[in-house]
Amino acid sequence: MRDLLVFGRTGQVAQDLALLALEATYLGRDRADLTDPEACAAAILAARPQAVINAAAYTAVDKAEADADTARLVNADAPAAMARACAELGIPFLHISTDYVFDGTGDQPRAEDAPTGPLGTYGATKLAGEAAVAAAGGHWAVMRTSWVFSAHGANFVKTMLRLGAERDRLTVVADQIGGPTPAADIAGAALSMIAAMRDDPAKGGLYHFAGAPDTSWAGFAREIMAQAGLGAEIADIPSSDYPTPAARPLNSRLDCTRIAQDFGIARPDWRAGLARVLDQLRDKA
Ligand SMILES: NC(=O)C1=CN([C@@H]2O[C@H](COP(=O)(O)OP(=O)(O)OC[C@H]3O[C@@H](n4cnc5c(N)ncnc54)[C@H](OP(=O)(O)O)[C@@H]3O)[C@@H](O)[C@H]2O)C=CC1
Ligand SMILES: Cc1cn([C@H]2C[C@H](O)[C@@H](COP(=O)(O)OP(=O)(O)O[C@H]3O[C@@H](C)C(=O)[C@@H](O)[C@H]3O)O2)c(=O)[nH]c1=O
Ligand SMILES: [Mg+2]
Repeated sequence: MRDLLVFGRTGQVAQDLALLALEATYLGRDRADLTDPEACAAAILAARPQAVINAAAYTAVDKAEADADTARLVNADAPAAMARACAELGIPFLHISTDYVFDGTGDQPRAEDAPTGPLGTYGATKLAGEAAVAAAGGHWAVMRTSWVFSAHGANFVKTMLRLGAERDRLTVVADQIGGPTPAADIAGAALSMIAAMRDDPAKGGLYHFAGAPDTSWAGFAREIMAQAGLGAEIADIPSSDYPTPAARPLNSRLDCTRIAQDFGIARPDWRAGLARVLDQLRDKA
């Protein structure tokens, strides 16, 4: 799509968007710093695009605990300002959020209207961003996704490949359950949603989108080792054996029924996405 403006250039989702939407404009930190929300709004008003996707965020979950002011500016205030600018121009705005808005209790998939309860600063600031985007009065969509991985940037797959090559045995949490999601599928889904929103002003709202089948981080790690041909043993541990500054939700299962019904977008099989990412990494090497 021409005249699409994307915040984020170096991130996982932004880089996969750039492979699919070649003519879009991608604003990196040098051209739009999200710690300056009004500068982000000004960038939209100056560019006068036909749609905006925000693929930038403060994603360092543990670091956010000691840096809440920056996380709030980037994850809440900047998307709020973007959504207001889009409302002013009357164009659709798509924002991305996270499973970490939930408290992780129970063992059932959560739908979009399930009660939230973030356990840390990252989740709390992302939740505030969702609310602000919805309150801006424009044509918006928020896609909540989870456990994003790709060939670029930092993610669990690349960490496991590095550690799996160095060690014979890795301990990985087995009591956090969710859907690993290839960034390429998020990029494709976001572009489909934006296209549908441009055709139909009634389309939009809050949507869940995650890869299937649900698994644990340990299960994800085992599949990474198997597909990469690494021999490292993955030993299951409880979250209590992996202490971190920010707590993670145990139940990150997202019910993705609504996005299938409204946009015809199905949950992608993350194991196929993983195979493609490993191919991409081999091509890069
Ligand atoms: N990663 C994950 O596992 C998940 C991510 N999400 C959400 O998906 C979206 C995309 O995430 P993902 O692609 O993984 O993100 P990444 O962590 O890969 O990249 C984050 C991007 O945000 C940019 N950014 C951070 N701070 C600023 C700032 N102050 N000004 C400008 N740009 C900034 C980074 O730029 P720079 O390179 O300059 O730092 C980078 O391009 C986010 O909304 C995230 O919350 C949801 C669920 C899971
Ligand atoms: C490296 C490593 C991690 N772990 C655990 C820690 C954590 O619970 C889990 C995943 O580690 P990560 O650091 O990738 O997790 P984290 O950065 O919390 O990932 C999250 O990022 C944000 C941005 C999101 O929005 C979430 O959907 C989610 O993807 O694996 C182990 O158990 N053993 C290990 O050796
Ligand atoms: Mg991380």
